[in-house]
Amino acid sequence: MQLQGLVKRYGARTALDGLTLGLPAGQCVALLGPNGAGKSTLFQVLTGLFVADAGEVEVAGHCLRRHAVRALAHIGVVFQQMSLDLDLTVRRNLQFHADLHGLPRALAAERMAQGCAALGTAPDLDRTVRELSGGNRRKVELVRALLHHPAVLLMDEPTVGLDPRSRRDLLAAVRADVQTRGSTVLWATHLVEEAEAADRVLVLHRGRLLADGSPAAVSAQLGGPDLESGFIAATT
Ligand SMILES: Nc1ncnc2c1ncn2[C@@H]1O[C@H](COP(=O)(O)OP(=O)(O)OP(=O)(O)O)[C@@H](O)[C@H]1O
Repeated sequence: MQLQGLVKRYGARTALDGLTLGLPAGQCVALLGPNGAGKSTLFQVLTGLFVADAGEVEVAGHCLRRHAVRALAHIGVVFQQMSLDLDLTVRRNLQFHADLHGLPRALAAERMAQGCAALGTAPDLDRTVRELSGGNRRKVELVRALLHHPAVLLMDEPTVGLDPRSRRDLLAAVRADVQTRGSTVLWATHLVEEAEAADRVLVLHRGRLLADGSPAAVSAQLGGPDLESGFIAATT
């Protein structure tokens, strides 16, 4: 995925201020930014919910502005707010997504079973989402986001409200997908400890990139002595 000069304004407020970056395959990238940095706005632009005022996004060779349907077919998303239907079963929720992406039924069933098994939620397949814990709902959202094998997985603060075990499971499943399929993951967070586990960290502040590199390199770019102190100093 390539971003070139992305700008998004809300009236006089500039939420994204000329963002340019490349996200190659096989990387788990943390997008670290304080409240109001522009993380959600970036996700809204990358998922086609908002159109950027300037700049371009390319996904798997497709321009998001000119060929939105083709570009979006290669993106999987876990939004900040839960977006499953509470009164449908997990299977029906997943099937709906598989149908939207035109997956053959047998292939969809296989991926649902594999995805839920990998995350320990296979027993939930025929339960309604309402019956599931917050952690398991999040896991189902991840299974759904990966069902069509997207090249790029976008996750907007996916671990908010989760206990340590669910956080760990989610992170492990994402890492496994990066390793086995070579997907690209962009994981928005304001938790430094999550960013430290990523291959690469992008620090976003007031719509601009303050630092970009491995956790250790970013810590050094921000003046350290560790990522957390550097991040707080640079964004306060
Ligand atoms: N719909 C909107 N209308 C006007 N201003 C907005 C709107 N959405 C976001 N903003 C502003 O744009 C800037 C970036 O907000 P955004 O929600 O993208 O940041 P964020 O990094 O996701 O923050 P958080 O971590 O709190 O979710 C902020 O100054 C915010 O107040």
